[in-house]
Order: sequence, then C-alpha cells, then structure tokens
Amino acid sequence: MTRPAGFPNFIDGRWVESARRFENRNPADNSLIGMVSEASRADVDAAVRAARAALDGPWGKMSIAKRAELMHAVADGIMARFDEFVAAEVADTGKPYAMASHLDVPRGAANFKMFADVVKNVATESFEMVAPDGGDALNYAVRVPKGVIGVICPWNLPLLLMTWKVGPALACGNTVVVKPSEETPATAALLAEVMNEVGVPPGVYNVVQGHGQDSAGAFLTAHPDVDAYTFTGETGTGEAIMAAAARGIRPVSMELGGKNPGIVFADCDFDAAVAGILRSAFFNSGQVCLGTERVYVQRPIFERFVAALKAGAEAMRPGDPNDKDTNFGPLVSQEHRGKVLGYYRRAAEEGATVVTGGGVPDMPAALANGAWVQPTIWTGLPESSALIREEIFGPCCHVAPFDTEEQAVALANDTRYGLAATVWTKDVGTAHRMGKRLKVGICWINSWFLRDLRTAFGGARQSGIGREGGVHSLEFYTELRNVCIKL
Ligand SMILES: NC(=O)c1ccc[n+]([C@@H]2O[C@H](COP(=O)([O-])OP(=O)(O)OC[C@H]3O[C@@H](n4cnc5c(N)ncnc54)[C@H](O)[C@@H]3O)[C@@H](O)[C@H]2O)c1
Ligand SMILES: O=C/C=C/C=C(\O)C(=O)O
Repeated sequence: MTRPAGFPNFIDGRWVESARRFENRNPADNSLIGMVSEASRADVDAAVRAARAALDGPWGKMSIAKRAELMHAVADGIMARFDEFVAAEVADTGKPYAMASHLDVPRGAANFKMFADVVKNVATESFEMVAPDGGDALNYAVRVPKGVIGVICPWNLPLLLMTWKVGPALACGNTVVVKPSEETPATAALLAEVMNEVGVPPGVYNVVQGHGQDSAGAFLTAHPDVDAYTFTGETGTGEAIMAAAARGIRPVSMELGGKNPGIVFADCDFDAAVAGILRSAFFNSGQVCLGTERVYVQRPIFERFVAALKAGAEAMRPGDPNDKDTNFGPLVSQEHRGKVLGYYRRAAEEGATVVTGGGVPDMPAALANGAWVQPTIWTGLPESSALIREEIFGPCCHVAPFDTEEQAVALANDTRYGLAATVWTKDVGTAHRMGKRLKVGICWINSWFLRDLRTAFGGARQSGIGREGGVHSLEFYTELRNVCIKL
C-alpha cells in the first residue's frame, strides 16, 4: 500500500491522513519538505485500539523465537533502505550526512537486533521451597509483555531514540503507539513501511503524528488504555507526561535533559581531551542530551586548553548537510535557533568573555534561510549564571578553571540534573574516584558517547527515571510473574 504524499499517521497497518496538517521544513534552508497529518483524539484512540487488538491476535500468540526473527527482519529492512532513511533524517534534522549515515541509521537497525537477541537469551529465576505442611513447592518466574506502550520521542536523534524504545518494546511482545516529534516525522513513517514489508502484523507498530500539548502527545498520555509510557525529551515535558501517566497508575521510563560537565585534569592526554571536548560540545550542533555544556579545566592547562578549543571550534565548517564533508549542521528549527541565540545574547549581557562565536555564521545564499548559529565558547561567567544552570541544547559551552579534585567534583555535581559526564585524566585513581563520585547515570572516562548497548543507560536526579539497555530494558517492557506450584 503506497504511502500518500507527506507524513500521514499509520494505524492498524494503514495510512491515515488527517484534516488538520502542518508544515515540515528542512532546517538547513527552511524549504518545505511536506505536510504532516496531525492526529486527532479519535485517531489516537484508533491507534490504541489497534495496538490492543494486536495483542490478542497473531502477535500476542507469537513465539519469542519468531518475534526475534521478525525484529532481525526489521533491522535488515532498515539497512536495505539505508539511503532513504539517511536522506529522510538529514532533511528532517539538518544533521550532516556523515552523522546520519554513521550513527543514526546504523543504530536504528542495531536497536532491533540487540533486543531480539536479549529476549532470546535472558533466563528468569526459580525457587524450590518446603511448604508449611512439609510438602514441596516450586516457584518460577515468567516475563510477560506489559501491553500497549506509548512511545514519545524527541527531534535530535529521531530514528535512533525511537527505535531505542520500539526495539525492546516489540522484542518483549508489546505493541506500540509512537508519537514522533512534530519537528521530525519522516523516519517513523518510513519505518512503518518497513514493518509492513517484513510482515509485522497490523496494529503492532502505530504512528500518530502531531504536537505535544493539546495534540497527539497529550491525547496519547491521557488515553486510559495505554499500559506504560516511555519518553525522551525535556525535563519539564517529562513532568507533564508523568502527571498524565499517574492517572491509572501507568509506569514511565524517562530519558530527560542534562547539563553535563566535562572535567579535564592537567595530567590528561591533551590532544585527546581537546578532541573529546570538541566532540562532546559540538556534535549534532550541540543537540545531544549527553553533550557537554560545562567544561572545567585544571588551572595549569586552562589557557592552553581554551586556545586549543577555540581553534577546533573555528575549524568547524557549517555547510550543506548532504555534502559528505560537512561536519556542522544547523539547529533543528528557527524556533530552537531563537532559543539558543537568546542564550548567546544573555551571555554577552552577563559579561561573558566570548572566546569564539556568539552569533550567526555567513552562509551561502542557498542556505541563508537555515537555522544556523556559530559554535560558541565562553569563559568568565559565575556558576550562578543561567548559561551554567540551564540546558541550552546548542553548539556552545562555558569553560572554567579548577584547582583540586574536590573542587571539580563539587562544581560538576552542582546541578539539578544528573545525566552524563566526561572526564579526561591519565591517573587511574582519579578516573575511578570520578566514576564513583559524579552523580550521573553515565560517566565516560577519556571518551564520550561510547556506547555498549548492553549497559544501563539513563539519568539520575532530574535527568530521568529508569534505565534502558540490555537486560535493563526488560525491567520496563515486561512484567515478571511468579508462578508457585504445590507439588
Ligand atoms: N536523556 C536523553 O536520553 C535525551 C535524549 C534526547 C533528548 N533529550 C532531551 O530532549 C530535549 C530536546 O528534545 P525536544 O525538544 O523534542 O523535547 P520536548 O520535551 O520538547 O518534546 C519531546 C516530545 O514530547 C512531546 N510533548 C511535548 N509536550 C508534551 C505533552 N504535554 N504531552 C505529551 N507529549 C508532549 C513532543 O511533541 C515531542 O514529541 C532536550 O531537553 C534534551 O536534553 C534527552
Ligand atoms: O540525545 C541523547 C542521546 C541519547 C542516546 C541514547 O539513548 C543511546 O545511545 O542509546
């Protein structure tokens, strides 16, 4: 069944267009990509009903082995249409081809393969016991799917982050209703085509397009027949979703915002640390939740490090995202550009030293209407500044000196968030002490965004609830049932 033009909803294996539509624009040049169908409350209800019905159909009766086979087929289907997925993601987000082709799309496939293998190989517990009457009894646990999962996704890594949830959810036998970000509808729709192509039963994977509040997102979280929600996005949005999920006591898995520290000790491998902090601050134009927006450098190398960071930032070339050599793209939208430029202005008003950037790059005419900002580095602000307290989610970071390890830990932990940290040192004792003392979900030492999908991924404090990855995802996407048999 051919998908209609634009970005329709996908419900019960069929394309569903809405009367209400909104524009999807390419952030690199603000050109119109297509119109997006905004799902109505009735569309969301139809999607939830289809997901529920699928649980009682072939999908609900399918063996783990067959489900895992299908998950591998989905992964292969993504890779078979690799160029289409890359092109769709680049157009939606403006991210460079090199990133979408090396990270986003390969991870989209890997997220299905990973959990297809996890569900086949994870054992559950059993206990023999003596009953009070002296007889024997046997307890054993079985993992059963939670049911219909609401999946609400952000715009920065659309396919990667959506499949990071849909992969385990389906592998565990659930069905999903996916609400992609209004900024990036494309790859969720493309994945629906793959689902049909490989024979995933109708109703297992549903997509409702639209906005958050007063739109598809809120209709989904208000729907009483959704069993659980997995969300990635801003902390404030997480609060709203959690409040909606509380009605009916639905569990949530939350990957939220961050204000991640980068700590550079004087004994580090200097060139590796410069490259690592440049990557953690400017990758995906700073639109990565794990990104570094606060850098703390030990005083003996502070000046040299700032100079090296400046040189690295100024070597970045904003350009056509489809150009394979481009390493720096636009922000995701004019709206987000306005938010980031607001912080750039605020930094200047607060008297920051602008080491580099702080404005808008000169772009060729073809890209002049894009959501471009300069990679920016500041020093000289107090820790109380909004630039240090609030997540900006752009290509910018503030660099401050520290003297002792104690100071570095105190500075890094002084935030309401707790998502990630990156630490650069050659001293093995320092490395392990940082891993022990930094209040984050993920602490990278001499690395950043190095991902083993078996590990626990998630944030502490206001950066999230729960952990996903490897067996940890099963804790959220299944219920453990204990069966006790009197022998
Ligand atoms: N921790 C992580 O793994 C992680 C990963 C990526 C992004 N993020 C965070 O996401 C943010 C950027 O992404 P974003 O701007 O798309 O986030 P966002 O919170 O604005 O939106 C995320 C999704 O939630 C939906 N939404 C918004 N309000 C809603 C509501 N009231 N009810 C239901 N759905 C609603 C949106 O339509 C979108 O699909 C940043 O804060 C970033 O740190 C976190
Ligand atoms: O912007 C946030 C990135 C999140 C990355 C992951 O969830 C992952 O690598 O699985």
